[in-house]
Amino acid sequence: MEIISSVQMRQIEDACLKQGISTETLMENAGRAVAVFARHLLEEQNGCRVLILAGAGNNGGDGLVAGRYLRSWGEKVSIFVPFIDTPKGTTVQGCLEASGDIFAGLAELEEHLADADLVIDALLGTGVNRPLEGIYKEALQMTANVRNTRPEMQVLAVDLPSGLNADTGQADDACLKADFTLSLGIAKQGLFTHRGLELSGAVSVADIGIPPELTTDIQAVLIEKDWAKSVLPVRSPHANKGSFGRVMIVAGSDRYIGAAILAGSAAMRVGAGLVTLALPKSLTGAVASRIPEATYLPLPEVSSGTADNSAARLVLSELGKYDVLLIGPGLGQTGYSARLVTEVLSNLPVGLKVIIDADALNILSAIPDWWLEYKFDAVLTPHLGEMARLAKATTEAVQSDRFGLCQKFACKWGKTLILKGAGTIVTSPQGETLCNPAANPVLASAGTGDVLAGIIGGLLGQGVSLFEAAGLGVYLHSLAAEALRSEIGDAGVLASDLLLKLPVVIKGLKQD
Ligand SMILES: NC(=O)C1=CN([C@@H]2O[C@H](COP(=O)(O)OP(=O)(O)OC[C@H]3O[C@@H](n4cnc5c(N)ncnc54)[C@H](OP(=O)(O)O)[C@@H]3O)[C@@H](O)[C@H]2O)[C@@H](O)CC1
Ligand SMILES: [K+]
Repeated sequence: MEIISSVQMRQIEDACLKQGISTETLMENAGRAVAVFARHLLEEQNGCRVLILAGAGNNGGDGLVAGRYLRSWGEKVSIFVPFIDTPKGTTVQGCLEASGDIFAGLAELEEHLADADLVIDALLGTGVNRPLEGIYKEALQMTANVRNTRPEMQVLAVDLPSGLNADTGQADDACLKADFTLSLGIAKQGLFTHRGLELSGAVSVADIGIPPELTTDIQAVLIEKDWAKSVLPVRSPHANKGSFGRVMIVAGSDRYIGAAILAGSAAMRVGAGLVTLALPKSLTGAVASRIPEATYLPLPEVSSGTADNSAARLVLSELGKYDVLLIGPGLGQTGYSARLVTEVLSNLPVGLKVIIDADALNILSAIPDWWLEYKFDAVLTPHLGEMARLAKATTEAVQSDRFGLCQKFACKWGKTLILKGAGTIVTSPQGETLCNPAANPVLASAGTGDVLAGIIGGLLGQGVSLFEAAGLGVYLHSLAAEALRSEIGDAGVLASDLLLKLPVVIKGLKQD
């Protein structure tokens, strides 16, 4: 599914106008599609009472058109039109009257909510430009309250739940949670990240007659099963371990031993041929007892669990034999680990695929203009806090524009950037974007980032490109978490539980 911003949507609307397709035509198509969808929902629940909340902009226009169709098909339609006493309200009133019961007061709204089977939320769409207040806010809150007492009443949002920002997924407190969202023409990106994920319900897209040639420039898509299947590495039965890539993982320190175990195991569980863990010498025994299948590069230490300043040279002397380097999980942020990271990244063999994760990201963020020093493309895997440090922004600023900042900085830094969190976003240096439309509390726990980084390393080893490995890694990680959530529940799942699920979800994906 393609996804776009509101600016891109306006550009497409302008292009439609130039081709002689008017906004009225698009709105007619949109309203009809909403009506068809609504009728289907009514049939399913054997209902017939539709309540439409129609705002003063084009989103409201879509709702009014839907009302006209539904009425003509014999449904019982009532329409809340808060702007009816304005000049615009007067001009549209004539055609509205043919559409059924029309009112502007909250008292009547309450009466209609008491027996509505379906609410069509067409108060605000992409044009929302300020906090909700007054009658809009009260109407949405009243609807939400009634929904709590009458869960059988369904809510269908037109284009977006009213009060949701189409670009950022930020939501007004009064935003009405939908059971279904029918996005018009092309799905708006804000539905799939941040609060959009919890507020939009099941999202579908209505064809409103936009000519396909106007959508060819869209660079952002949702990560879906078919895409994931198409980029899964193919495993030949005649292969040997060398065919599935050699992955070097520089990870772990005295306080974060588990990071190396999780990243290394994840790389193997997605099918890497050979994994070598480069970690401080005194930790090797403990880690090897947990992953006997890996090989080890014990690093010289300055003290127990801290690699010394000659460790980078040792790593670099071996790296020529590898296809992939994952650097960062559990390294800590001492001067020694900073030297290890910077020295290795400054002297990489040509052609190596690189993932920079966790503490290695924090180490980079302390270096002014680090991306000018390390010009090669690499997968970067920041969570919110790491992204804020790298981008020199607050976490609120990052969270309030996840798509915008991920795209801006992937291009500026020339890196394949994964911005983790609810609705994880992946952007290539050229601006191609993937979004994983999932939020899972299982993944909000220690060590899950190490598993993701290891998965991506394992996929890169098997020949998947940086961008596709980043997107596929995010998807497999999220599928494994979803499987655990349904088996075990929201709380108490450990990052290490994800590991055994990885081959299972890969097998399932291949068989689907
Ligand atoms: N693009 C396309 O191709 C197509 C788009 N279509 C549809 O158009 C929708 C976008 O329409 P839109 O631009 O008229 O915006 P929309 O969200 O209806 O409302 C904006 C109005 O609300 C106001 N307003 C803003 N914030 C407010 C607030 N907090 N509280 C109260 N009022 C607030 C603001 O007016 P203001 O008061 O700022 O003058 C403005 O009048 C889109 O989502 C889709 O449904 C389809 O018809 C088919 C083709
Ligand atoms: K809406």
